Amino acid sequence: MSDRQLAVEFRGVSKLYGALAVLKELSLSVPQGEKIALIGPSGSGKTTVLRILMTLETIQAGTVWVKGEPLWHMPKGDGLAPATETHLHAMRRHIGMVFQHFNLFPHMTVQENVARPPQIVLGVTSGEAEQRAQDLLRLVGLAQKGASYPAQLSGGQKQRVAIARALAMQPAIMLFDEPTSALDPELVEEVLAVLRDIALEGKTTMLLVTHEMSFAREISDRILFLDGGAIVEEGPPDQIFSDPKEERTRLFLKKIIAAGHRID
Ligand SMILES: Nc1ncnc2c1ncn2[C@@H]1O[C@H](COP(=O)(O)OP(=O)(O)OP(=O)(O)O)[C@@H](O)[C@H]1O
Repeated sequence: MSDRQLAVEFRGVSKLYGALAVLKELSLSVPQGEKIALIGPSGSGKTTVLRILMTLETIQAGTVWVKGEPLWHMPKGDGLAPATETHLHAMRRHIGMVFQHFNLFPHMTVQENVARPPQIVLGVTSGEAEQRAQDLLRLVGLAQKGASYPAQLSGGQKQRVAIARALAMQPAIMLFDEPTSALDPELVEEVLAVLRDIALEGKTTMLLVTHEMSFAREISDRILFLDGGAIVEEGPPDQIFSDPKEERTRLFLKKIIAAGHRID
Protein backbone atom coordinates (compact mmCIF):
# COMPACT_ATOMS: atom_id res chain seq x y z
CA MET A 1 0.00 0.00 0.00
CA SER A 2 0.95 3.62 -0.37
CA ASP A 3 0.56 6.57 1.98
CA ARG A 4 -3.03 7.86 1.85
CA GLN A 5 -1.86 11.34 2.80
CA LEU A 6 -0.04 11.56 -0.53
CA ALA A 7 -2.04 12.86 -3.46
CA VAL A 8 0.53 11.67 -5.97
CA GLU A 9 3.52 9.40 -5.79
CA PHE A 10 5.85 8.32 -8.61
CA ARG A 11 8.22 5.48 -7.74
CA GLY A 12 11.03 4.75 -10.16
CA VAL A 13 8.93 5.70 -13.18
CA SER A 14 10.50 5.34 -16.62
CA LYS A 15 8.84 6.41 -19.83
CA LEU A 16 10.25 5.48 -23.21
CA TYR A 17 9.34 6.53 -26.73
CA GLY A 18 11.10 3.80 -28.69
CA ALA A 19 14.72 4.11 -27.64
CA LEU A 20 14.26 7.61 -26.21
CA ALA A 21 14.05 7.64 -22.39
CA VAL A 22 11.85 10.63 -21.58
CA LEU A 23 11.57 9.92 -17.85
CA LYS A 24 14.36 8.06 -16.09
CA GLU A 25 13.37 6.29 -12.86
CA LEU A 26 11.62 9.40 -11.63
CA SER A 27 10.40 9.41 -8.02
CA LEU A 28 8.20 12.10 -6.56
CA SER A 29 5.89 12.47 -3.54
CA VAL A 30 3.20 15.14 -3.41
CA PRO A 31 1.18 15.48 -0.17
CA GLN A 32 -2.47 16.43 -0.49
CA GLY A 33 -2.94 20.16 -0.92
CA GLU A 34 0.63 20.82 -2.00
CA LYS A 35 1.21 23.22 -4.93
CA ILE A 36 4.08 22.16 -7.14
CA ALA A 37 5.58 23.87 -10.17
CA LEU A 38 7.57 21.84 -12.67
CA ILE A 39 10.16 23.90 -14.49
CA GLY A 40 12.92 22.94 -16.89
CA PRO A 41 14.13 23.14 -20.48
CA SER A 42 11.98 22.15 -23.43
CA GLY A 43 11.85 18.36 -23.76
CA SER A 44 12.85 17.68 -20.14
CA GLY A 45 9.70 15.61 -19.49
CA LYS A 46 7.44 18.05 -17.61
CA THR A 47 4.34 17.53 -19.75
CA THR A 48 4.96 13.78 -19.75
CA VAL A 49 4.63 13.70 -15.94
CA LEU A 50 1.17 15.30 -16.24
CA ARG A 51 0.11 13.12 -19.19
CA ILE A 52 0.99 9.95 -17.27
CA LEU A 53 -1.20 11.15 -14.39
CA MET A 54 -4.03 11.81 -16.83
CA THR A 55 -3.52 8.24 -18.14
CA LEU A 56 -2.82 9.70 -21.59
CA GLU A 57 0.56 7.90 -21.60
CA THR A 58 1.57 4.48 -20.37
CA ILE A 59 4.77 3.81 -18.41
CA GLN A 60 7.45 1.20 -19.00
CA ALA A 61 8.78 0.84 -15.44
CA GLY A 62 7.88 1.84 -11.90
CA THR A 63 4.54 2.64 -10.31
CA VAL A 64 2.37 5.72 -9.93
CA TRP A 65 0.04 6.11 -6.94
CA VAL A 66 -2.86 8.53 -6.74
CA LYS A 67 -4.51 9.10 -3.38
CA GLY A 68 -2.99 5.89 -2.04
CA GLU A 69 -4.03 3.66 -4.94
CA PRO A 70 -1.88 2.44 -7.82
CA LEU A 71 -2.85 4.26 -10.99
CA TRP A 72 -1.37 2.22 -13.81
CA HIS A 73 -1.62 -1.01 -11.83
CA MET A 74 -4.10 -2.82 -9.61
CA PRO A 75 -3.37 -4.80 -6.47
CA LYS A 76 -3.22 -8.53 -7.25
CA GLY A 77 -2.23 -11.12 -4.65
CA ASP A 78 1.00 -9.85 -3.08
CA GLY A 79 1.87 -7.72 -6.08
CA LEU A 80 0.41 -5.56 -8.81
CA ALA A 81 -1.13 -6.35 -12.18
CA PRO A 82 -1.62 -4.00 -15.14
CA ALA A 83 -4.65 -1.74 -14.67
CA THR A 84 -7.91 -2.50 -16.45
CA GLU A 85 -9.79 0.22 -18.33
CA THR A 86 -12.42 0.23 -15.54
CA HIS A 87 -9.74 0.88 -12.93
CA LEU A 88 -8.22 3.70 -15.01
CA HIS A 89 -11.66 5.20 -15.54
CA ALA A 90 -12.31 5.24 -11.78
CA MET A 91 -8.88 6.70 -11.00
CA ARG A 92 -9.23 9.48 -13.60
CA ARG A 93 -11.97 11.03 -11.50
CA HIS A 94 -9.41 12.20 -8.96
CA ILE A 95 -7.66 14.35 -11.55
CA GLY A 96 -8.53 17.39 -13.67
CA MET A 97 -6.31 18.86 -16.33
CA VAL A 98 -6.12 22.22 -18.05
CA PHE A 99 -4.22 22.20 -21.33
CA GLN A 100 -2.39 24.93 -23.19
CA HIS A 101 -5.05 24.90 -25.92
CA PHE A 102 -8.31 25.03 -23.90
CA ASN A 103 -9.97 21.99 -25.62
CA LEU A 104 -13.52 23.28 -25.08
CA PHE A 105 -16.50 21.63 -26.79
CA PRO A 106 -17.15 24.08 -29.67
CA HIS A 107 -20.81 23.17 -30.19
CA MET A 108 -21.78 23.67 -26.56
CA THR A 109 -22.38 26.95 -24.77
CA VAL A 110 -20.05 28.00 -21.98
CA GLN A 111 -22.64 26.90 -19.42
CA GLU A 112 -23.00 23.49 -21.11
CA ASN A 113 -19.24 23.04 -21.34
CA VAL A 114 -19.06 23.27 -17.54
CA ALA A 115 -22.35 21.56 -16.61
CA ARG A 116 -22.40 18.54 -18.95
CA PRO A 117 -19.27 16.59 -17.88
CA PRO A 118 -20.37 16.15 -14.22
CA GLN A 119 -23.81 15.07 -15.45
CA ILE A 120 -22.49 12.57 -17.97
CA VAL A 121 -19.46 11.25 -16.13
CA LEU A 122 -20.46 11.55 -12.48
CA GLY A 123 -24.24 11.23 -12.79
CA VAL A 124 -24.84 14.58 -11.04
CA THR A 125 -28.46 15.74 -11.48
CA SER A 126 -29.08 18.40 -14.10
CA GLY A 127 -30.22 20.94 -11.46
CA GLU A 128 -27.08 20.46 -9.39
CA ALA A 129 -24.78 20.51 -12.42
CA GLU A 130 -26.32 23.77 -13.71
CA GLN A 131 -25.97 25.36 -10.27
CA ARG A 132 -22.38 24.17 -9.92
CA ALA A 133 -21.59 25.56 -13.39
CA GLN A 134 -23.07 28.95 -12.51
CA ASP A 135 -21.08 29.11 -9.27
CA LEU A 136 -17.84 28.19 -11.06
CA LEU A 137 -18.42 30.64 -13.90
CA ARG A 138 -18.87 33.32 -11.25
CA LEU A 139 -15.61 32.19 -9.61
CA VAL A 140 -13.69 32.64 -12.89
CA GLY A 141 -15.39 35.98 -13.60
CA LEU A 142 -17.61 34.76 -16.45
CA ALA A 143 -21.07 34.73 -14.88
CA GLN A 144 -22.40 36.76 -17.82
CA LYS A 145 -21.01 34.46 -20.54
CA GLY A 146 -22.98 31.26 -19.90
CA ALA A 147 -25.00 31.52 -23.12
CA SER A 148 -21.98 32.31 -25.34
CA TYR A 149 -20.14 29.78 -27.48
CA PRO A 150 -16.37 29.29 -27.17
CA ALA A 151 -15.74 30.93 -30.56
CA GLN A 152 -17.24 34.15 -29.16
CA LEU A 153 -14.68 34.36 -26.33
CA SER A 154 -11.13 35.69 -26.04
CA GLY A 155 -8.30 33.23 -25.34
CA GLY A 156 -8.16 34.26 -21.69
CA GLN A 157 -11.92 33.76 -21.33
CA LYS A 158 -11.70 30.34 -23.02
CA GLN A 159 -8.99 29.27 -20.64
CA ARG A 160 -11.06 30.42 -17.65
CA VAL A 161 -13.96 28.30 -18.93
CA ALA A 162 -11.56 25.35 -19.26
CA ILE A 163 -10.52 25.85 -15.63
CA ALA A 164 -14.17 26.04 -14.50
CA ARG A 165 -14.93 22.87 -16.47
CA ALA A 166 -12.06 20.98 -14.82
CA LEU A 167 -13.14 22.21 -11.36
CA ALA A 168 -16.74 21.13 -12.00
CA MET A 169 -15.58 17.51 -11.73
CA GLN A 170 -14.36 18.35 -8.19
CA PRO A 171 -11.01 16.65 -8.65
CA ALA A 172 -8.63 16.34 -5.70
CA ILE A 173 -5.71 17.03 -8.02
CA MET A 174 -5.49 19.70 -10.72
CA LEU A 175 -2.87 19.61 -13.44
CA PHE A 176 -2.03 22.71 -15.46
CA ASP A 177 0.09 22.36 -18.59
CA GLU A 178 1.39 25.79 -19.55
CA PRO A 179 -2.11 27.26 -19.19
CA THR A 180 -1.06 30.77 -20.24
CA SER A 181 1.46 30.09 -23.00
CA ALA A 182 -1.07 30.25 -25.86
CA LEU A 183 -2.45 33.60 -24.67
CA ASP A 184 -1.72 37.12 -25.79
CA PRO A 185 0.39 38.81 -23.10
CA GLU A 186 -2.42 41.14 -21.99
CA LEU A 187 -4.67 38.12 -21.24
CA VAL A 188 -2.17 36.18 -19.13
CA GLU A 189 -2.88 37.95 -15.85
CA GLU A 190 -6.63 37.24 -15.88
CA VAL A 191 -5.90 33.50 -16.02
CA LEU A 192 -3.12 33.71 -13.43
CA ALA A 193 -5.56 35.51 -11.11
CA VAL A 194 -7.91 32.51 -11.27
CA LEU A 195 -5.05 30.06 -10.65
CA ARG A 196 -3.94 32.20 -7.72
CA ASP A 197 -7.44 31.97 -6.19
CA ILE A 198 -7.45 28.18 -6.52
CA ALA A 199 -3.99 27.98 -4.96
CA LEU A 200 -4.97 30.26 -2.07
CA GLU A 201 -8.12 28.28 -1.37
CA GLY A 202 -5.67 25.57 -0.37
CA LYS A 203 -7.49 22.24 -0.58
CA THR A 204 -6.66 21.26 -4.15
CA THR A 205 -3.35 19.62 -4.95
CA MET A 206 -1.80 21.45 -7.91
CA LEU A 207 0.88 20.41 -10.37
CA LEU A 208 1.70 23.27 -12.68
CA VAL A 209 4.00 23.19 -15.70
CA THR A 210 4.86 26.76 -16.53
CA HIS A 211 7.35 29.13 -18.00
CA GLU A 212 5.95 31.94 -15.82
CA MET A 213 8.72 31.80 -13.24
CA SER A 214 7.52 34.73 -11.10
CA PHE A 215 4.11 33.16 -10.83
CA ALA A 216 5.55 29.72 -10.02
CA ARG A 217 7.59 31.38 -7.31
CA GLU A 218 4.58 33.19 -5.91
CA ILE A 219 2.10 30.33 -5.60
CA SER A 220 4.14 27.14 -5.24
CA ASP A 221 5.12 25.34 -2.08
CA ARG A 222 7.85 23.55 -3.98
CA ILE A 223 9.64 23.85 -7.31
CA LEU A 224 10.90 20.82 -9.23
CA PHE A 225 13.60 21.45 -11.79
CA LEU A 226 13.60 18.71 -14.43
CA ASP A 227 16.30 18.12 -16.98
CA GLY A 228 16.77 15.09 -19.20
CA GLY A 229 13.83 13.20 -17.68
CA ALA A 230 15.05 13.44 -14.08
CA ILE A 231 14.50 15.78 -11.15
CA VAL A 232 17.82 17.57 -10.92
CA GLU A 233 16.87 19.80 -8.00
CA GLU A 234 13.81 20.53 -5.88
CA GLY A 235 13.08 22.88 -3.02
CA PRO A 236 11.14 25.89 -1.77
CA PRO A 237 10.76 28.59 -4.45
CA ASP A 238 13.04 31.14 -2.79
CA GLN A 239 15.85 28.62 -2.52
CA ILE A 240 15.56 27.38 -6.10
CA PHE A 241 15.33 30.85 -7.64
CA SER A 242 17.74 32.74 -5.36
CA ASP A 243 20.18 30.06 -4.29
CA PRO A 244 20.08 27.03 -6.63
CA LYS A 245 22.51 24.30 -5.59
CA GLU A 246 22.97 22.59 -8.94
CA GLU A 247 24.95 23.99 -11.84
CA ARG A 248 22.25 22.88 -14.33
CA THR A 249 19.57 24.79 -12.43
CA ARG A 250 21.77 27.90 -12.34
CA LEU A 251 22.42 27.68 -16.06
CA PHE A 252 18.73 27.24 -16.84
CA LEU A 253 17.74 30.28 -14.75
CA LYS A 254 20.52 32.34 -16.33
CA LYS A 255 19.09 31.57 -19.77
CA ILE A 256 15.59 32.51 -18.61
CA ILE A 257 16.85 35.88 -17.34
CA ALA A 258 18.92 36.44 -20.50
CA ALA A 259 15.74 35.88 -22.54
CA GLY A 260 14.21 38.83 -20.69
CA HIS A 261 12.02 36.96 -18.20
CA ARG A 262 11.74 37.78 -14.52
CA ILE A 263 12.26 35.18 -11.84
CA ASP A 264 11.64 37.38 -8.80
N1 LIG B 1 4.31 11.04 -28.70
C1 LIG B 1 5.64 11.19 -28.65
N2 LIG B 1 6.46 10.44 -29.42
C2 LIG B 1 7.80 10.57 -29.35
N3 LIG B 1 8.44 11.43 -28.55
C3 LIG B 1 7.69 12.20 -27.75
C4 LIG B 1 6.25 12.14 -27.75
N4 LIG B 1 5.79 13.03 -26.85
C5 LIG B 1 6.86 13.63 -26.33
N5 LIG B 1 8.01 13.15 -26.85
C6 LIG B 1 9.39 13.54 -26.49
O1 LIG B 1 9.52 13.39 -25.10
C7 LIG B 1 10.39 14.39 -24.56
C8 LIG B 1 9.70 15.05 -23.37
O2 LIG B 1 8.56 15.76 -23.82
P1 LIG B 1 7.68 16.67 -22.85
O3 LIG B 1 6.58 17.22 -23.67
O4 LIG B 1 7.34 15.92 -21.62
O5 LIG B 1 8.73 17.83 -22.47
P2 LIG B 1 8.46 19.21 -21.75
O6 LIG B 1 9.51 19.31 -20.69
O7 LIG B 1 7.06 19.32 -21.33
O8 LIG B 1 8.80 20.22 -22.93
P3 LIG B 1 8.13 21.67 -23.32
O9 LIG B 1 8.58 22.63 -22.27
O10 LIG B 1 8.75 21.96 -24.65
O11 LIG B 1 6.66 21.47 -23.38
C9 LIG B 1 10.74 15.31 -25.70
O12 LIG B 1 12.01 14.96 -26.17
C10 LIG B 1 9.65 15.02 -26.74
O13 LIG B 1 10.15 15.24 -28.03
